[in-house]
Amino acid sequence: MGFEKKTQKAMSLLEEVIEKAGGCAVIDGGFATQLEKHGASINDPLWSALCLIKDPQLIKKVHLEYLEAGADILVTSSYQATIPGFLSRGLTMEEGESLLRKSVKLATEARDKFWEANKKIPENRYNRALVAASIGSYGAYLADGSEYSGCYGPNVNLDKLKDFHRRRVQVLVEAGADVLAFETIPNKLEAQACAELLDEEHIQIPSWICFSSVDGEHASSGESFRECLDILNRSDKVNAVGINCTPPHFIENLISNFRELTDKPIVVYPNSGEVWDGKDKRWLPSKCFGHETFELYATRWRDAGAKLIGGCCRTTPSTIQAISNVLQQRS
Ligand SMILES: C[S+](C)CC[C@H](N)C(=O)O
Ligand SMILES: N[C@@H](CCS)C(=O)O
Ligand SMILES: [Zn+2]
Repeated sequence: MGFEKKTQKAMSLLEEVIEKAGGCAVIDGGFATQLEKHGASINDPLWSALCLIKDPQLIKKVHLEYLEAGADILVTSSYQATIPGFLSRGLTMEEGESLLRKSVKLATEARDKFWEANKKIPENRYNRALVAASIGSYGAYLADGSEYSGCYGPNVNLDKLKDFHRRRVQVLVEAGADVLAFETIPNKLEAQACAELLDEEHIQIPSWICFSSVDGEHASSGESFRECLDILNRSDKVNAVGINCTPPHFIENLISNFRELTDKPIVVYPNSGEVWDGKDKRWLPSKCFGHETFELYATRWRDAGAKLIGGCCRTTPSTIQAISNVLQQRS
């Protein structure tokens, strides 16, 4: 297959799910949040990825709950699953890579099981979901709250970030993910590293790159989205861009800003509005929006131009059900 054909193929998989969903597809919700709802204890440097070791069946159960709620895209349990993270826990390289593959396998098995059970039902209102491999930022691995500050210190440069992400990206693609989902990217340097890596590794599946924002106007680092998106606009390997794990009341305005700055499809999956305290490792209930608010907001986000909408931390299957219901009614 020629270069152009392959790139078109990558594009069309995301475009296809958007089209099948009536113009706006639904991403799942807070994955770690739902693990915790079921009693998982994840106060650990590996955070939600701890369940890959301790309770893989719970991961599958959570994926199934989000499919049931109407998710067109499942995000895997690999947000904080990294090779260096696993190595510092005493695992070997092979064991770490096998856990990464497992994150894709669990989501794929859940998707296939759910689709087999639903595709032939006459009143089936579900689409066959895609599996998006989560790639949390370097700050997520550091587990010091820096995915919301972008402060990586003077020793972190472009090459270091690329090398941090490289092997995980290779393994997740080889494992058969449909999409790569770079999540909670807090600064321009890391966005550039991710985009260049997709190119260097000749990645042929679609990807999105999502930023976090703490003020609703800039990336978490304080850099402008104009600077960040200028870099991503130059890459045809980045198929969609957006915002995740950011309070919902910032989202409508951010979509309008992004539309001025890029022609790429826009992805939004905000958190509940609570704020992560990286030091004490807990959510602070500054402002908190429930699923009724998401129901209201979701149509506004779609009308503002978002093509992929879901939830991030502290949202649940009820949030995704509300988004799915309201988007389906209007499509
Ligand atoms: C999206 S944040 C709440 C994930 C957890 C964080 N990286 C930590 O390990 O403390
Ligand atoms: N997808 C992640 C959260 C990103 S901030 C998880 O819940 O594991
Ligand atoms: Zn989140």
